[in-house]
Amino acid sequence: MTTYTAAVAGASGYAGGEVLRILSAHPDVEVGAVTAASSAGARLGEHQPHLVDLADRVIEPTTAETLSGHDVVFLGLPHGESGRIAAELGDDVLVIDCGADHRLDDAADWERFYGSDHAGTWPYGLPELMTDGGAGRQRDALTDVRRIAVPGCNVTAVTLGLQPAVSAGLVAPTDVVAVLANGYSGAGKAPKPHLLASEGLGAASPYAVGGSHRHLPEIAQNLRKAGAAEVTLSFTPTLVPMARGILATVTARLEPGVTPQGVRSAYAEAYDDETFVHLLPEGQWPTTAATVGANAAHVQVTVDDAVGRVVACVAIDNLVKGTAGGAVQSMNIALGLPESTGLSTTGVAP
Ligand SMILES: NC(=O)C1=CN([C@@H]2O[C@H](COP(=O)(O)OP(=O)(O)OC[C@H]3O[C@@H](n4cnc5c(N)ncnc54)[C@H](OP(=O)(O)O)[C@@H]3O)[C@@H](O)[C@H]2O)C=CC1
Ligand SMILES: CC(=O)N[C@@H](CCC(=O)OP(=O)(O)O)C(=O)O
Repeated sequence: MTTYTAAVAGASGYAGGEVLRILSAHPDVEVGAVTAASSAGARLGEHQPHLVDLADRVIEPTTAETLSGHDVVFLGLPHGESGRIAAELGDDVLVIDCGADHRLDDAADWERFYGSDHAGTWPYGLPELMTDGGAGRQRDALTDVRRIAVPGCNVTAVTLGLQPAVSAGLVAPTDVVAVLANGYSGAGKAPKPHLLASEGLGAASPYAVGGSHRHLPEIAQNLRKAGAAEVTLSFTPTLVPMARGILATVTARLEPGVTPQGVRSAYAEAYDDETFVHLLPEGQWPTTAATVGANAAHVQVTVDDAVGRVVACVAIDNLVKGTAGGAVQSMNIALGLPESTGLSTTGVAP
């Protein structure tokens, strides 16, 4: 059996920490260098006290030298930084970027929403993404690759919630509304005034309202791959006082003649064979709590006849299926390992 070595950049942060938590239990991977920026020189345990087995590792600076010599490099860095460091890493190493730098196909979308030069597009790390209008799955594009761009966490939730309906032509992709409840870890560890506990505890606060969120083009890109000719989407995330989790409620106008049974069948067909996407039994609605710590998306869908809309709800843990779990799942595919190696669908409750 081959053991692969993996370096993790951004090891003091939320995404890097979660990659390390999952890799700690991965049977085929050994953790190598752990790197970051301002925390370089510190024990990992000072920043990630829950990673007991790795607590005495010393955090190194993030350079091409510290990251070299590994089979896999995970990047959990701020936008812009992963493009910079990845350009210095060899083509032989598998680089998995948890940031946004390499997700978008269209450089103009990147420049408009991120305001800098585009670093280039990598194979997209959402294995369950429906491609070719639903005929394919993105996992087929991840075999043997050496670069993977992991999706945004909001994007994962909204895409999984709507792609079966889009692919089957059941809804109008030009009339989509998504409203999300988001846990605070999605915003990273770096301190921001609106993320102070005194501001956030006991409050639900929308952000990036009115078409400004940088995940909009990424969602539209995914829904086009699932079969939409054009996508018009209203997207509103809301910070709620929980550490982890996203609950996405996605609605879209039904095409004429579509029945609730037709909708249910499309979702069952899309997800019945997926290990990490669970279409819940009819009448059971997703809750973020059930997905905490799990590489799992819980999905439910119904039809609101009074308004002629499909309503889908998706719960994920933003740090697992929304980042690190998806990253390791994609790594498994690229390395030729069984896709579910080292990943659990079991959450933590209550
Ligand atoms: N949090 C989430 O739910 C999700 C995050 N992501 C993406 O993952 C990436 C990391 O996010 P997250 O973990 O939340 O952020 P954090 O703020 O929690 O962590 C950022 C990490 O990057 C390091 N870092 C900062 N600047 C530099 C630099 N110039 N060079 C090298 N390392 C640097 C920090 O090191 P130090 O502490 O030493 O300064 C820290 O380890 C982002 O691109 C984010 O968008 C994607 C999906 C979901
Ligand atoms: C609560 C919160 O702020 N969440 C973040 C999610 C970040 C994410 O998915 O990461 P990327 O920046 O890598 O796309 C947001 O909505 O922007």
